[in-house]
Amino acid sequence: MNETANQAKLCFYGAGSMAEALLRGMTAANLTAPSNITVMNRQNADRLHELQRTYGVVPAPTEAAKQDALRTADIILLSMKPKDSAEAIRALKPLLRPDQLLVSVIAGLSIDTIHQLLGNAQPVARTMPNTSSTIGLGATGISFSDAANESQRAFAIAMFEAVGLASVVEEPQIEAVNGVSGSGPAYVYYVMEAMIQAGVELGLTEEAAKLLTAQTVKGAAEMVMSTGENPGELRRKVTSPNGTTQAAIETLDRYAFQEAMNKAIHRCAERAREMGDAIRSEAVGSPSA
Ligand SMILES: NC(=O)C1=CN([C@@H]2O[C@H](COP(=O)(O)OP(=O)(O)OC[C@H]3O[C@@H](n4cnc5c(N)ncnc54)[C@H](O)[C@@H]3O)[C@@H](O)[C@H]2O)C=CC1
Ligand SMILES: O=C(O)[C@@H]1CCC=N1
Repeated sequence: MNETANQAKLCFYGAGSMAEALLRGMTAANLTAPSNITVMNRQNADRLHELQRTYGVVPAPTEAAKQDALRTADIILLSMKPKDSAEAIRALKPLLRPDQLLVSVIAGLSIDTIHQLLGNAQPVARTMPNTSSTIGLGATGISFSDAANESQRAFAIAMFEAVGLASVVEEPQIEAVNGVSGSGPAYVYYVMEAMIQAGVELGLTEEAAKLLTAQTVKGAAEMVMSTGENPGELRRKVTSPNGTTQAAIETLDRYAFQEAMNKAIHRCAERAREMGDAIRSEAVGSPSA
């Protein structure tokens, strides 16, 4: 890895929505010069040129350019869909040097499966970010393989801190991170959709309902962050005895809202493990124990 962090060469292997969320945040935070960042995908050169125009990064649209970028990168970001990952990692095998760091954002894919696919113990950071990285408010869990050295760990953490909060966890906890914050924005948007719809039914314009809902979610999250109080305490402060909020919460309880959310997060983590098992069986020919 280059001595100076802002000279590090990054290669985005996969250039879809998660890659762009990270790209946007990392270039805005000047983590490394855009001329040090190469982007590649399976076959959509227009998409790569669009990323070049927007962020100043370097497209690698041809097979030769891809191989060159993968060979020379300090850090390769694995950002393809889980179903495409085994084939893509196998293709990396003949190109890699032992000192290159692989940073994976792929749901379910374990460090061990990456090692199986490569046939060696390459340094790996397995992460689970979320799309709020686009605006610098991401929440990312990161775990490392034993071979990742101090400077690689520090750079990977800095990459995700450039786009929000980064928390180092043990690898078995990455599925929990997936359940809580990786997929988390979708649950919040789902709740917001319901709030907006109800607001419109009660007579607000769509625009007013959307703004009031968004500001409410932003304010509530900021209250948790800035006061340090638990959500439960903050909720009780909104809930006057026998008042309007109590009537609303009792209705949510009747529909088992908290239980539904709990089950959803457990199922999300379980689905990540299932997806990881599917990639593992493709890698080694049998599901993990
Ligand atoms: N979207 C989200 O909120 C989050 C996604 N993730 C993970 O990010 C990964 C990517 O997800 P999205 O960006 O939503 O997918 P996407 O479908 O938008 O992008 C995937 C990219 O990978 C490329 N690709 C596929 N096979 C390739 C190959 N062999 N060589 C080069 N490029 C290849 C595709 O061309 C495309 O550019 C997934 O593994 C997902 O689990 C993780 C956290 C959050
Ligand atoms: O839905 C998915 O599988 C990905 C992983 C976390 C968020 N989106």
